[in-house]
Amino acid sequence: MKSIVTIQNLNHYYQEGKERKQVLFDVNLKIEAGETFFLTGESGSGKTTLISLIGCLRSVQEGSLTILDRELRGANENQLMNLRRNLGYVFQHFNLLDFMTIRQNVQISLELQENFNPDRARSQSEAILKEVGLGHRTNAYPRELSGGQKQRVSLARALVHRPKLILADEPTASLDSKTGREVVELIQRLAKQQGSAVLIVTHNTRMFDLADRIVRIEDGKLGVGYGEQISLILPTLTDTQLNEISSNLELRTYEPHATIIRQGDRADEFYILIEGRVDAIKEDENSQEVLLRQLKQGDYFGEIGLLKRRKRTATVRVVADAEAKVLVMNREAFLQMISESNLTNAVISHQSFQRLLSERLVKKSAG
Ligand SMILES: Nc1ncnc2c1ncn2[C@@H]1O[C@H](COP(=O)(O)OP(=O)(O)OP(=O)(O)O)[C@@H](O)[C@H]1O
Repeated sequence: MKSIVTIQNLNHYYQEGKERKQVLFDVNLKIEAGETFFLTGESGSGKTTLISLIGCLRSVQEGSLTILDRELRGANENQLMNLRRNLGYVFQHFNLLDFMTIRQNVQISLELQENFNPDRARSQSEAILKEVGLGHRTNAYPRELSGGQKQRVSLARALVHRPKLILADEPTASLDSKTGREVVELIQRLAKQQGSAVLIVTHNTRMFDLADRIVRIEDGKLGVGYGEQISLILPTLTDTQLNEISSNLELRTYEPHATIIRQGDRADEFYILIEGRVDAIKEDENSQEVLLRQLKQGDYFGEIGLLKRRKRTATVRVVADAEAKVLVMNREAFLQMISESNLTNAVISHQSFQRLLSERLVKKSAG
């Protein structure tokens, strides 16, 4: 898949009086075309700094940041401005101009583009307003709209020029939870239609199921702490358990085709798939491989060997077309987790039972 954003070893500093304070530390990140990517983290962790660097609104000081294969480090203002034309911005407070109609607000984005044509711009603006459900209000002014409608206008403005990357900084913070969810679903739907990537900064854990990928930033460092991801996958854990577990996890990346666990090996780890897809495969008596199931982001595996027996009952292998990222928990941490949470134990045991049952059915139908 094509990378829209590639960040390598990015550091960022602010000057505070005589001191230089580092706020981003060795950030490495890729955002692919068509992907909805959530960036989350505590206040002051560096989210706005990072999104404004990606948005070409700040100069890159150290490391590499490329957008659409163009390096931002060392880029001059003219080059940054050209790159900004490929981006769409959605803000928490909508940032609409009150003295313009909503159609004019949307059309501004097109006026900044090269090859601007007023008639075409007008019809494109009307078309995108229709897409966001405001086709009947094109001549209204922002003050006549609700918060959710204003955010739809700002969405239309961000998307009308078909940007390759949409950056949304807390787009739902001024909205109630239902409207916020509708707005994120809409961003996602329109972005997928256009093949654009979306980067959303949000604290709102209730939206996390909409993300293709969630990355947390803590004190300027990416990808540390996996509490939110695990809470979605194993919602029966308490916050204290989540904190303890997430500090005991290891993140591993496996290449396409790599074998993560092998049938017959000793079971000593539990895995949570946070990116990519893997196949669970059973080898029959004639050494023929039978696909049991494909697992995707949010699924976990490796529990059968830990719960029931010491040996792996199946092989788990990464699919051929993309790498997979997994959070790995060792046997002791896994056993402690299920001994401390009866509900989690029940949920995982139930899944393990269902899987064993379906393996028997597969075996039976193969035989
Ligand atoms: N212009 C600036 N000058 C000095 N320090 C700054 C500046 N902007 C941000 N900081 C500091 O950099 C750190 C990261 O700030 P940033 O705004 O990126 O965090 P954030 O995660 O977006 O926070 P929030 O969720 O509150 O918006 C914070 O410690 C902040 O105080």
